[in-house]
Amino acid sequence: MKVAIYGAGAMGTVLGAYIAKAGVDIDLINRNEKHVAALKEKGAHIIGTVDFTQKVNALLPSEMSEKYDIILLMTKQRYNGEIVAFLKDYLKEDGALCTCQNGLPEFKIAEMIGAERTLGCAIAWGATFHGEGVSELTSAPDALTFSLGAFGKGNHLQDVKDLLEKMGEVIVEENFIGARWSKLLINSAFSGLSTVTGATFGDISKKKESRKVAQRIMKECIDVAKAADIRIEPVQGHKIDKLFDYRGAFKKAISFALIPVAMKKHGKLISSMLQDLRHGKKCEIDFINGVVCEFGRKYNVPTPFNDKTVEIVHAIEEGEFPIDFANIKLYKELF
Ligand SMILES: NC(=O)C1=CN([C@@H]2O[C@H](COP(=O)(O)OP(=O)(O)OC[C@H]3O[C@@H](n4cnc5c(N)ncnc54)[C@H](OP(=O)(O)O)[C@@H]3O)[C@@H](O)[C@H]2O)C=CC1
Ligand SMILES: CC(C)(CO)C(=O)C(=O)O
Repeated sequence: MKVAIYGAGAMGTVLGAYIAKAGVDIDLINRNEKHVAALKEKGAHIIGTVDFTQKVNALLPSEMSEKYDIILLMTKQRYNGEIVAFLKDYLKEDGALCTCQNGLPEFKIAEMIGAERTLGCAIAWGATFHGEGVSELTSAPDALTFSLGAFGKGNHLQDVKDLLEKMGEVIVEENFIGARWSKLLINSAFSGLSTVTGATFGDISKKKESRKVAQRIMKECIDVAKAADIRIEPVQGHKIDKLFDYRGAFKKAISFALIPVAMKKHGKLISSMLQDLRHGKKCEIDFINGVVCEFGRKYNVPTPFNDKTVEIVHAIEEGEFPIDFANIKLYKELF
């Protein structure tokens, strides 16, 4: 079976190293010439909560020559149109492209390559790219979980599960879109606000001004999912849609108190979108909070806090605001 990771950057270098370490023949593809050269020469060096170096097959896109049975897609979502169009020629008729990106990328991908060839995976761990063969795993080695699902009949679903299990626990989700929404809710609230403020998930959940905003973003996600008839799946056993939903003042106060408790294990995380902004790149905000706003418009559910997050992040991208905790004041008018 011919297998590749396309876009082996922060996440893909780590995953690829684990899969190769387990003895699987996998190609790590990236357009970054220096990174590919270092991977070829020295292997993938994984640092952070682990430390190992693994020999890998690394390729530039121009060096791809065969069709793959499985491609794990690990580029950012902003250029999926052109990337998936390019990959179509390198995916077998009965192959599978598994998008490991955040947000809800499967809908567009399935339109391009067919539902049966589309798989998706929400990844619960994190990584930071250091370049030239090095990537940092930022999650604990006992927290490396994957939520995998099929968009259609699921070509190679079991094979992809076997591959991901070389690194961590894989749950195959019957209600995959519900699992996607769980991750979307966390990303919208904490990754969105980490990008707006430059703060860690821990600081966002501890400081009252940002916690209030995170609570409202999560509530909007829950309301939109409900209106769209999507059942949000539990995260690591916690029913987040029940914990963070509220109508009256009492449940609202409980939901508020629970936020720092829920974030305890993830306190040191910053979002991958923040890393993009710090590298002077545009980020995936339209595919994270922006997707919640899109669904909100479709199902007539107002999403002012998600709208504001998208607006602020675009303003930061345009250089109108610095990345600063003081940006949290920009939500004041919404309360
Ligand atoms: N980082 C994290 O902690 C997490 C990220 N995710 C999700 O995983 C996905 C990947 O994120 P991450 O690993 O951080 O992203 P990175 O940007 O670190 O990695 C993607 C890599 O793909 C390369 N690339 C981009 N376009 C192409 C192309 N056309 N052909 C070949 N290579 C290309 C990029 O190079 P270049 O730099 O030149 O663009 C980059 O090195 C995202 O959707 C993200 O939301 C999910 C969970 C956690
Ligand atoms: C929250 C995190 C780091 C967790 O996987 C993530 O998904 C991201 O920031 O893109």
